[in-house]
Amino acid sequence: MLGQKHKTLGEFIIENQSSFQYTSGELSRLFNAIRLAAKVVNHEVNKAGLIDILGAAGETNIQGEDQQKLDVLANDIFIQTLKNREIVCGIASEEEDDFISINSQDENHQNKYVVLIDPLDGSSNIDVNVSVGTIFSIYRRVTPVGTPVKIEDFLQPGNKQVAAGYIVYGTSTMLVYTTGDGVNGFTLNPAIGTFYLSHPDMQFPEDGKIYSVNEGNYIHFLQGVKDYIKYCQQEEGDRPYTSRYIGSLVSDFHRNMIKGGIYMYPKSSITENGKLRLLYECNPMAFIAEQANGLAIGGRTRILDIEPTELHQRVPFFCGSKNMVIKLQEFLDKYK
Ligand SMILES: O=P(O)(O)OC[C@H]1O[C@](O)(COP(=O)(O)O)[C@@H](O)[C@@H]1O
Ligand SMILES: [Mg+2]
Ligand SMILES: [Mg+2]
Repeated sequence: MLGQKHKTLGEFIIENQSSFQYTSGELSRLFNAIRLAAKVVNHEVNKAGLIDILGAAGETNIQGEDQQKLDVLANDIFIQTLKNREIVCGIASEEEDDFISINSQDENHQNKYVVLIDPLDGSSNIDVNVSVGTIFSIYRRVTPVGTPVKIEDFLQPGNKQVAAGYIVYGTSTMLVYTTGDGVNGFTLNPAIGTFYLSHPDMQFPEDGKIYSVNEGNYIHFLQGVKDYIKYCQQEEGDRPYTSRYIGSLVSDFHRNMIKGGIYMYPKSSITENGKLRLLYECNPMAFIAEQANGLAIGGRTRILDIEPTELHQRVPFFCGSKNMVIKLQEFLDKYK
């Protein structure tokens, strides 16, 4: 038996395949494709500044956001890697207006999984050499295999996710994922291109001392959020807490999970539903958070119980250490 530290992601996937409810190997092959795409994106991200991939691509996505060259490149790499291996029946991406159906008109095409993806998260950080990430979410389709996928295959609540994960392209590159049986983190050894299990059974500390929010928007927040931020800043007990905000959800979440903290992207007087997208940002992170003993709410509702209505739907998002989220909820409830 290999020591935990020496176990590769490939070995871990095979070892744990039998614990998936579905043992056809399809999910394992899907993870292998994501692992491969992550390494290719990592290679490109590491070259940013040397080749012409920094800056805006000159297009906007369906949400009116300027696409960065690396947004487009990462999107192409993930979609092509998944398409070429014919291991999913559909993909939805932040960078695509609509979902993509893959070979689903072929009745021999029996794949049952759909993937929703934020190919490059925190892309405003690319040009300044700050950590960015990728987020993915995997569901079993609800329509029959061998038929074209439909929108309902993608508009499933987060509690139906089969797996979710993220890659953080940071000082080292890590892939963190869950299949509903805890959360494990793998660090890439760039010299040999192999992910090793470095963070087994990741857990949010129950209490934390970090709050992460874009405080530049403070004036626009609802009173409950403003009061909670003031609470974080008060000198009492273990407070004031530390404020840390990278502006890249993956990196902010990753730090908070390791150190203990809360991430907030509330709705405000200028953003009716906040900024983050339910299907490929909030749901996967909420699944990971709950599997790591944390919590994720969208105000009064558990993120994972929200019934989605649109592919690019936005929701308010509060996520992190259990006791911090419970405390925040008390403040929000005062203004019900
Ligand atoms: O600059 P703001 O408004 O604080 O937004 C930061 C948030 O926006 C996002 O960058 C959105 O992600 P994308 O880069 O994938 O569009 C989150 O990662 C991040 O937490
Ligand atoms: Mg994002
Ligand atoms: Mg993105």
